[in-house]
Amino acid sequence: MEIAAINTVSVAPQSRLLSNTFSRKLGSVSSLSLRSIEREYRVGSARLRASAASSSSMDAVTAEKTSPSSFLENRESKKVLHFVKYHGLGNDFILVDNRDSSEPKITQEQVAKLCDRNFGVGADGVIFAMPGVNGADYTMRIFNSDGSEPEMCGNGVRCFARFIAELENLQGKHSFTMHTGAGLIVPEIQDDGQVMVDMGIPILKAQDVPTKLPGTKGEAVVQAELVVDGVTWNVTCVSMGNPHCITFGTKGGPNLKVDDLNLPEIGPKFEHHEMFPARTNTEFVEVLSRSHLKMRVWERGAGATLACGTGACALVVAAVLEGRANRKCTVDLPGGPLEIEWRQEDNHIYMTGPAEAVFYGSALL
Ligand SMILES: N[C@@H](CCC[C@H](N)C(=O)O)C(=O)O
Repeated sequence: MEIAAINTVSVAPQSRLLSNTFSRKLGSVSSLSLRSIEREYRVGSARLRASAASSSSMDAVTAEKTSPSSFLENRESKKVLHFVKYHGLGNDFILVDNRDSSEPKITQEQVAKLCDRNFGVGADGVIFAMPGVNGADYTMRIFNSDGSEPEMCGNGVRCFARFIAELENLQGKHSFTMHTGAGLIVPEIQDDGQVMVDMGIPILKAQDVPTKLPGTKGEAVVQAELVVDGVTWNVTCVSMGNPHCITFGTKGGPNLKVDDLNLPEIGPKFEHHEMFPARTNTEFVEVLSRSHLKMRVWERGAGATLACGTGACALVVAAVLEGRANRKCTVDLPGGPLEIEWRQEDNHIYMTGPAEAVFYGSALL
């Protein structure tokens, strides 16, 4: 009987002790912590059984039902989220098969808890694979590790494509259409497993990025001055559906050496700067050559990550607009390189890189 209460995470247990334990704990502890509550409860009940075992057959039944295998039975309960963890160059996501519903299976609060690297699974975000809308094959919704919902995610799209290929058992080269907050996106899985993504046309108009910085090249914000904590940086603002602020260094200062940056200190000051009404992702870029750039990123809603696909696309646009690089570049991110091309013919940006599944799991909610 007791184990039924554990399996369903019910707060209607059979014994007064269990009832008190659960209601006390549930009052103050998040639902994601139930795993530890359960463990704690078992320890508690085991102690109780140990002292009463010789005098009651009821206790013997209890002991049998709290055997280790009972924990695994939880995986079949309704309060479990099955997922696959993917990463694109270390930018990691929990992917959820949500093809049967247009409502995400978990709340934004649960997303933030799942993404916690100590108290949850740990990830930069959660991605839901949903039914397509507006004629698209699928819809991707993504949530950052802080629970906020961005419009787009480049590494996430590549992970999404590989996830769909697994779910639908697609082999070899395949392409499909995805509806995202940034419009229609078209990933194509290559024969070697890499994913090339048509990321669409970059948005440069200041108010659409959005930024309150005034346009410096028509309506585009290119090499504009932004004062952050008393220091003037030169920035270019680009939206890939989500906002990016790209900098190659401070006004009159030397070219950036990105390894020297104190990212956790400077990153949040850009993210929450008053010039960015929707907050911003920020890319700090070092030019290695006209076709080779190196970056570190501070992501809106996720902090320092090992890679940012939309950021890599945005910074190539910025580098071209500032006359620093060619349209086709390798971008080195902390987690590895991406190939980016901003094609003149169609004005679209193409990103090519890897995505890998690393484990399957079930999270207790
Ligand atoms: N890492 C992603 C971008 C994820 C969204 C971003 N944090 C935002 O809030 O815009 C990428 O690979 O593009």
